[in-house]
Amino acid sequence: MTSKTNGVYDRTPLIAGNWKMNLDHQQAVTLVQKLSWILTDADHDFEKVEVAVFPPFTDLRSVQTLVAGDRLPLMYGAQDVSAEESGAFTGEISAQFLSKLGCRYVLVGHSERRTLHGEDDAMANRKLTAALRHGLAPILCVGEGLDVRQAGRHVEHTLAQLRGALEGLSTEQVTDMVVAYEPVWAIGTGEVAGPDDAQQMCAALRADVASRYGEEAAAGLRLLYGGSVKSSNAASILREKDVDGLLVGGASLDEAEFANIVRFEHHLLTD
Ligand SMILES: O=C(CO)COP(=O)(O)O
Repeated sequence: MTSKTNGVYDRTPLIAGNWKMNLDHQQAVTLVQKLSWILTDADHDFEKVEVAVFPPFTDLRSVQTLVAGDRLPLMYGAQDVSAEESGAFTGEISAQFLSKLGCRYVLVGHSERRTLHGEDDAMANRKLTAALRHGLAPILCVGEGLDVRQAGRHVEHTLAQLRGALEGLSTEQVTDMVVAYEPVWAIGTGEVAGPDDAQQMCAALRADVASRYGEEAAAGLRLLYGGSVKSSNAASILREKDVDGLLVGGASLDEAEFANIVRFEHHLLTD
């Protein structure tokens, strides 16, 4: 694994694009094709900086076919997963289905699931467990709303979400995990947390994992920042010691812009 401690990599950075409810399966194929052309043309090293896309469920089969058929080096995952195994759960998608479609990752506890669908930490915990049972790598999303931030309780709030979601998981399970810090007030608003804010929270998350699961688990944990990320702010956030990647919403729908975010190191060298 490559990665960084103050600019020297020791955890593989992950740049993830959450498409949310955008792009049908044909548009998905077009975007993934273009993205891989741009990155391949630019000699992007996918082992050095991992790239993953999170299309809607209905796109996943088409993305799988394209990625497998053309042997594209990018990963893909789902935006949500059912906590249930199988059965009478109309509209739900199981971890087993996602695993069968070649998904590497799955988002769990995204703030839009929390606010729009009433998901809480206990539900995130059940979904994490379901994902892990089927060999998916969960990306747990945590982060505070504006009121909590203004009250200065953002660190305790976010750590409580982390602890609730990880309840009962083993050290081994936590070691493989990715956690995305997405302050709700920065999502889709153009308002981006400063690199210092991202670093402060990622350091707090890592320290909490270290105190509960040990230094090794904390060292392997990848922490992403999400919330109004663009190619113009990506490099400065990723320069922070404890930020190992980005979870990108709107800007991941434009292949050129997303490719520029993936190639953040290029900006690190030039700016
Ligand atoms: O929610 C997000 C990614 O999961 C962030 O969305 P935006 O990048 O559009 O703010």
